[in-house]
Amino acid sequence: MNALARASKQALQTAARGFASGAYPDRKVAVLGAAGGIGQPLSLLMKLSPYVSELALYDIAGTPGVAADVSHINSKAAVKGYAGEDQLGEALKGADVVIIPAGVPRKPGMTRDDLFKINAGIVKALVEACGKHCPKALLNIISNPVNSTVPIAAETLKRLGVYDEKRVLGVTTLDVVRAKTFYAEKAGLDVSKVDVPVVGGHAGVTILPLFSQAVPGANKLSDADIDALTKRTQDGGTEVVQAKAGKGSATLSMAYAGALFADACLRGLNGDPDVVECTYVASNITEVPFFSSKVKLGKNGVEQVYGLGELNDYEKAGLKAMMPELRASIEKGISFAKESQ
Ligand SMILES: NC(=O)C1=CN([C@@H]2O[C@H](COP(=O)(O)OP(=O)(O)OC[C@H]3O[C@@H](n4cnc5c(N)ncnc54)[C@H](O)[C@@H]3O)[C@@H](O)[C@H]2O)C=CC1
Ligand SMILES: O=C([O-])CC(=O)C(=O)O
Repeated sequence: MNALARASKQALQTAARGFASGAYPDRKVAVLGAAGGIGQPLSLLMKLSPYVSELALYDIAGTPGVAADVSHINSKAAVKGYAGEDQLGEALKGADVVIIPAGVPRKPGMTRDDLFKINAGIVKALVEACGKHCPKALLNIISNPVNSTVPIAAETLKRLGVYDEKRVLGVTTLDVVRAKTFYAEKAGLDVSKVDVPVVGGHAGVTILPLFSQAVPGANKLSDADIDALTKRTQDGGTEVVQAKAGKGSATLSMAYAGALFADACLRGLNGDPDVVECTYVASNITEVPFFSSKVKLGKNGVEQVYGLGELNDYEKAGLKAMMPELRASIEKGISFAKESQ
């Protein structure tokens, strides 16, 4: 099959999600930041998900329009828009999964950490509302810097007395999506059959793709190839920020990755026994308290955090190198949440 035929087959399969039978339990998904660059295409993709029966689209403004638009699609989910803080509680009530892409994106020259000042407070306030209105929901946190916003979410829920570490998940799926794409391209493999675990966090050197564990393996890639693939995966976000030249960061690929991850959470909730994704969660597999690795998702969220498996020397060095930055980002998030009570 040539690339075009393969792409159209995949597009048809994706579209078919919208017309799958309603054989799944009723599930409500809320998107917070639904009128944004990620929020809009993510809302579209969640409207196509066969696992969603109710879709709540929340933002500070603009959601009635997005909701009216998306709601005309002839798929299962009933869509409702919610705008402004007064409507946040209603948007969250009964939610099984809450996806949070609210906050500002990077401009060229900025790091993800430069977004902390604005996004930390946004995430804290939204997670507080989740703790009050849907304490059992699985939170999918997309807002950057993920390395800090997930600890902020955890600490905020702890303060409310409703923290369950199985239910707070940082979305790092885009790193996996990128690693698969770049690896398949370089190794000449069918991208639909490729898997690459990506561990660590979601910023620069804290993103560590484990190409030694890629499936299928590609023995013909040189150390220099692997180094280049690693760096491209780590800098994938910056590549898009620069190409967009001041008009934001990845939105379409992120919406795709966010929908994949939310669907995985929903499949886990529905009792699908084989749902494994890389995600940034509370973890004790390394020296830091939050870390992304392969995780089994089940009826209560995170069922098992898998270890790193065997790393080669290059990956061991990458793991060691990320620790100071990852630890600092985690501590910064926790301190913020504690100090801003
Ligand atoms: N985890 C990941 O892999 C990725 C994360 N991101 C992050 O996602 C975030 C969103 O990016 P974009 O959608 O491109 O930004 P955007 O600016 O296009 O959209 C953000 C939306 O959030 C809304 N918002 C702001 N404050 C809010 C609040 N208090 N409550 C509800 N909504 C609020 C805005 O009104 C806007 O509609 C950024 O922080 C970005 O860095 C982006 C790409 C990948
Ligand atoms: O790079 C950014 O700012 C957005 C992001 O997290 C990504 O694309 O991976």
